[in-house]
Amino acid sequence: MEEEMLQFHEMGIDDRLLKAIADLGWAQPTLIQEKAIPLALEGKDILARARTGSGKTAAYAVPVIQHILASKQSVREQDVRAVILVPTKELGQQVHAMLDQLTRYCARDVRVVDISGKADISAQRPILMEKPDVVVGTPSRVLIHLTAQNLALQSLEVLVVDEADLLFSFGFEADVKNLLCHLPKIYQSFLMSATLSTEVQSLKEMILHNPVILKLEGSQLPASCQLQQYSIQCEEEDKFLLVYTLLKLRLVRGKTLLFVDSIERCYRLKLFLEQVGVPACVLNSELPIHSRCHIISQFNQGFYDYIIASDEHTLSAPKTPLPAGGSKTEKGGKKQPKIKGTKDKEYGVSRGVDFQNVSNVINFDFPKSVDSYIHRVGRTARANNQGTALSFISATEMPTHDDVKKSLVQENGECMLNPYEFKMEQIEGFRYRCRDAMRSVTKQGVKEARLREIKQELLNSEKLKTYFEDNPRDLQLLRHDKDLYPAVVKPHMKNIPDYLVPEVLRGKIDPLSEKRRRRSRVLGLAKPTFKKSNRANNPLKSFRSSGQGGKAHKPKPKGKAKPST
Ligand SMILES: Nc1ncnc2c1ncn2[C@@H]1O[C@H](COP(=O)(O)OP(=O)(O)OP(=O)(O)O)[C@@H](O)[C@H]1O
Repeated sequence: MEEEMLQFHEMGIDDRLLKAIADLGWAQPTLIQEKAIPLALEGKDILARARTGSGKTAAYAVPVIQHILASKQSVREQDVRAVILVPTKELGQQVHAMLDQLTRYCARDVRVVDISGKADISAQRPILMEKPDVVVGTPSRVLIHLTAQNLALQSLEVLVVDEADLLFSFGFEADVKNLLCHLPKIYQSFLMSATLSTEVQSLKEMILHNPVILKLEGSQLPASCQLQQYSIQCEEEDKFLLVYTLLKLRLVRGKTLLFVDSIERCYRLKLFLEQVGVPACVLNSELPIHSRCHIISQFNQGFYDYIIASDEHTLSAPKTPLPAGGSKTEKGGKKQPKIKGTKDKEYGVSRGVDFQNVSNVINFDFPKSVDSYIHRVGRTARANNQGTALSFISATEMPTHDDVKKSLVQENGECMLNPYEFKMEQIEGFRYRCRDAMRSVTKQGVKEARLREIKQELLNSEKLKTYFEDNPRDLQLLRHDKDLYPAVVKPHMKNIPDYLVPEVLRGKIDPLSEKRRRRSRVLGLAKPTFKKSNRANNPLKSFRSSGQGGKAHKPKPKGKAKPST
């Protein structure tokens, strides 16, 4: 007989917390929450490995809040009682937002601050002097404040290390070690991670005492009934041709994250898509943190369909921090343009960030390690949502692809990553246009666009800090997906003549051009396209992999489904 699942109200959680959970619409705990919360409330140290998007944040946030509410009943003195270490600023902001939601009915009793890096150090000093109950921050920020004596942790009761596998690969090893010298002898700790790397093992030795190890679910990613994963071999030009076809013909529907492996590639792809009339935002470590957080927040609200994100930190890569100034050699050994002092080593979007309702992840460039693949793909199919991941692989990326494939073999011998059967010959008609668009995106053009965007976003960032705080209603008018190189865009490139469209798709392309779609969305005439897609109406998912039968599959016309090529 299957054991009955423990519900939130059976865990001895404060009513105010239960009410906040109900407001979030969480009917029941996720597996990691069901297992970890009771153990944490018993006072155990925990090392939890659970797949991406499985609700790890609340698995530690609920016990932390409960712990503080309980200790407030006996201890009067105000002090910092919990520290949550995160590897990136984006994650800091997200964890803070989640704690805010969970403490909405007890905000007076549990004060939370995020010092992960948006504000100046001096501006954070007075906030820390008030001794908030919970401090969220990157190890470097927390250490700076400890050393400057803006923060004292002698009363620390709980230490959480979120995304533990990333801390060392983000170059925080020394900071974490130094930080531990400032902690009292006894405190409870939680290590949360999507993977159990050697980094996590060493953190475990340093931080945990007699921990309970929760190693949930064999697979690090959701099962294939929730997340479909495909890969297709294609070289550089074909990558652009395929992405052109998928986005332009809207074979990929719903919100989509496109991962590339350098900032230069971010702008190259953005400018290419701009040429063909597909607006997209970019996210990378050069953009100011205010802009980055605003882009993520707008994306989550459905303002944009596409984000091109550069995944600059490679897990298991050398642990030296990136030099400020962006002069690090990137892909292909070429030096990137030096944009002084703008690159942020505490940037990370493929890890931990809760992009909401993402239907698809496209690895335009294949990640450099298995762990990176898992973190990237984990941005879709979060909680109980469906998602699709499609990876483009060039010959040089094949060895890593093979490693990923091996790691995704399930106990029954089936691999979760299947070939994407796409008949490239059917889209040959687009090649000429695609080449034309690629040619227009010159090296110089990319460099200029990159500089222009940074200048623009620095202005936006200033506005985000001041103007929009006073005028929050105007905030929605600030967009981050505007054309960066409009001078070279040839208007005819934005439309696709019907004769070029593969026969099976003719007459089925959405007649609304991107610009009109965007305009009508701004004017509130059209709804953003982030409705949950399913296999029936998502042509990307309708291609049957060879693992499931060998041949490309033509779906039965059903609802709004488009036939595959
Ligand atoms: N009990 C629940 N029921 C429904 N949704 C939930 C529940 N708990 C969390 N969620 C939602 O699931 C999503 C993923 O949660 P979270 O970001 O904590 O995952 P994670 O395991 O930390 O992922 P990652 O390893 O990628 O950081 C969030 O949008 C969150 O609001």
